[in-house]
Amino acid sequence: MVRNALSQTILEVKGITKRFGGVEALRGVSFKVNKGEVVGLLGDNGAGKSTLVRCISGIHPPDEGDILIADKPVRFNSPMDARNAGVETVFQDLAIVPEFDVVQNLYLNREIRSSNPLLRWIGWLDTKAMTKRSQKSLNRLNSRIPSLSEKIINLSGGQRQAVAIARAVSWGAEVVIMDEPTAALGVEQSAQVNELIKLISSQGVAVVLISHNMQHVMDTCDRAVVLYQGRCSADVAIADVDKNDLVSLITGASGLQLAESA
Ligand SMILES: Nc1ncnc2c1ncn2[C@@H]1O[C@H](COP(=O)(O)OP(=O)(O)OP(=O)(O)O)[C@@H](O)[C@H]1O
Repeated sequence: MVRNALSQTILEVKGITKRFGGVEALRGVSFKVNKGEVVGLLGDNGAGKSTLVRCISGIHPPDEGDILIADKPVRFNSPMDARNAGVETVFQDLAIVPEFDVVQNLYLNREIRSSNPLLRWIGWLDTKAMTKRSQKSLNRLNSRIPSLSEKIINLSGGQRQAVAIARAVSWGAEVVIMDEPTAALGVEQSAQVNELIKLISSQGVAVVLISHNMQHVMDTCDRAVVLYQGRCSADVAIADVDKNDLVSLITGASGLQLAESA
């Protein structure tokens, strides 16, 4: 289990409320994530997890509340704003192009143009620089991807996740949000993704992990924040709970003393 969390808050969500017409999807949700910490974001279907992630990643503007990055309030009007502030989200579809190779996917929409002014003018890309930096990013993650020129379509689910995670951290993300990263993976590939999560957290990157798999949460997270009907109902250290406690917190059946949102 990751135990390297530094006590410096990198992400704070303060009183976030989000309504869709008459549906109040989030009702004053607050929690903090420290640098290098892995926080599980748990909750039953419809509890508000995806809505919260969309607010933090610049897709939905919250109706009320604040998001702070390293103690500074931020307002994201687009996913690019969130990215520029160091928040990357790896959605379930991974947003990778199967027909493109690893380097093309790592630099998708952020290609490096040639330094030669003429070539730059005609849109020529600096593939050498992109390949070199891609290798560096993947080395940082002890990647098992066979070749940078491999098309994504030929990679396993775990390797695709690794490319998506590498892309997130290679752009200097300080917070990586992952939506069910192991949902479609087998045991071995899930274990590899877990290793990757531990590795990036050991490098100081904070991870917010949506998962319905309690074993995954127990194995990977330092803390769990539980949403129940749009509210933050618990904020617990994983060391203080077991899988059954988490299930009880998620279903609202818990007799545990619920922690105040940090
Ligand atoms: N775009 C939308 N328009 C209307 N209602 C929405 C919208 N998005 C989410 N909701 C509602 O907000 C509530 C929270 O949904 P959300 O998808 O955030 O939950 P979740 O915890 O991610 O669920 P799941 O685990 O099933 O993905 C639900 O009642 C849902 O129907």
